[in-house]
Amino acid sequence: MAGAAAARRLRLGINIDHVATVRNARGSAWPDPLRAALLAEAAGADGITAHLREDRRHIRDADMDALAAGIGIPLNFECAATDEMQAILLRLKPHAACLVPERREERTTEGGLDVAGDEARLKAYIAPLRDIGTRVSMFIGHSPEQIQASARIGAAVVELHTGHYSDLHAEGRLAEAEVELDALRKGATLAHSLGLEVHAGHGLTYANVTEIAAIPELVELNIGHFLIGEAIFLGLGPAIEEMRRRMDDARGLLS
Ligand SMILES: CC(=O)[C@@H](O)[C@H](O)COP(=O)(O)O
Ligand SMILES: NCC(=O)COP(=O)(O)O
Repeated sequence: MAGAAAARRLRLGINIDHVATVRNARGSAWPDPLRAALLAEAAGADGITAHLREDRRHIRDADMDALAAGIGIPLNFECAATDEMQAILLRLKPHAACLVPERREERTTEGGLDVAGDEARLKAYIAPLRDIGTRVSMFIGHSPEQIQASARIGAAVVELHTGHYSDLHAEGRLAEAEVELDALRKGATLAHSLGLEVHAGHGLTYANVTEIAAIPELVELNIGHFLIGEAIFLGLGPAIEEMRRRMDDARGLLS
């Protein structure tokens, strides 16, 4: 792929949390999240994302150890900003850490991290991660307040939460989805202007990814739940390859 086109190509991070959900349903050793990560790597994924939740409902500590040691592409370690997780991050030294909000009773991530409301603590929290060379990302909503606070504390990346957009799109509330999409576009522009690398994720599917992928300031999408579901029918490799095709098409990269 020529230089300009390669520069426009979005990176695709594959979140493998829900391979572990299936494994844990029976308490077996399979399906193995590391095997899924290696298949994703072979299918052209640019990175692997995994979320070590406080309650370990899916990804477990041993999974993170295995991923950190076993994959040949960057690991994006998602977690809450707790002392427990910071110690694990400092031990594993992943390529990237993405700080997300967690509520034990939530079914999935419901909103973005309130960086603006916890600025001093988060600035101190990420300093040792930056010192070890881990790229720190804040999983936030598209509000200018959260974007500006993320830049102030020294985060390298913001990952814009596309969950509300995805929900509106799935419910057929397309006019509202367009309003949310426009706010995401404006957030991406602001974040980029502040020197932040801009990612997006949560709830992305074949049906809703095109408009997100077309946002020019985005450099990475992280996609998991939908693709793990599609893998049941297509296989993980083909499911990823189809998402990559749609992302490249959105960027005008299909010849
Ligand atoms: C932050 C985010 O949107 C996801 O990466 C997160 O992992 C979702 O949590 P579950 O995977 O537990 O649904
Ligand atoms: N940060 C978003 C992510 O990793 C994947 O979210 P989802 O596609 O599982 O909703």
